[in-house]
Amino acid sequence: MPWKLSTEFTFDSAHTIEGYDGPCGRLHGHTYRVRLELTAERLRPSAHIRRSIMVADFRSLKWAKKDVSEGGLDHMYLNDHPELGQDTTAEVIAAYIWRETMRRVRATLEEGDDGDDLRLRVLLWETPESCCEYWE
Ligand SMILES: Nc1nc2c(c(=O)[nH]1)N=C([C@H](O)[C@H](O)COP(=O)(O)OP(=O)(O)OP(=O)(O)O)CN2
Ligand SMILES: [Zn+2]
Repeated sequence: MPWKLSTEFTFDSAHTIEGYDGPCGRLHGHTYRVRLELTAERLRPSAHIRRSIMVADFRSLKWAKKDVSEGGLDHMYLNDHPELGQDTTAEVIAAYIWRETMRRVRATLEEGDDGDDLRLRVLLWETPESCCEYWE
């Protein structure tokens, strides 16, 4: 892979792991840290520049750090999220961030570009010591 983008950001959210027999079964919050790694074989335009000079626009990758009222995950009660439901583990959240990021990146591709060379890896820290990694 000739190019690899990496970007990191945080968001603050609350959750409950419904049915968990322990403290995580109670309402509590985390400062989640996200690292996105996106590789590509070729460069592309973005919503803000028509020349093919980017793997993807960093700005479009950081959607999850936005407030929940703007489509992100910041200051959200994660159990209210329709795609997460009551199983708000780091594993489930990381897979959701992968799906939604790929959906957003694919939505920016030009006609005839199927994005077959794009590979995304998501790392999600729930605490500074505990991280979940997801990729396909
Ligand atoms: N595989 C997973 N295990 C756990 C998850 C998870 O998402 N995936 N989540 C939790 C809880 O959300 C919990 O908040 C995190 O617990 P813990 O690692 O114990 O975090 P602390 O920093 O509070 O750890 P202490 O050592 O108790 O201070 C649990 N497991
Ligand atoms: Zn938790």
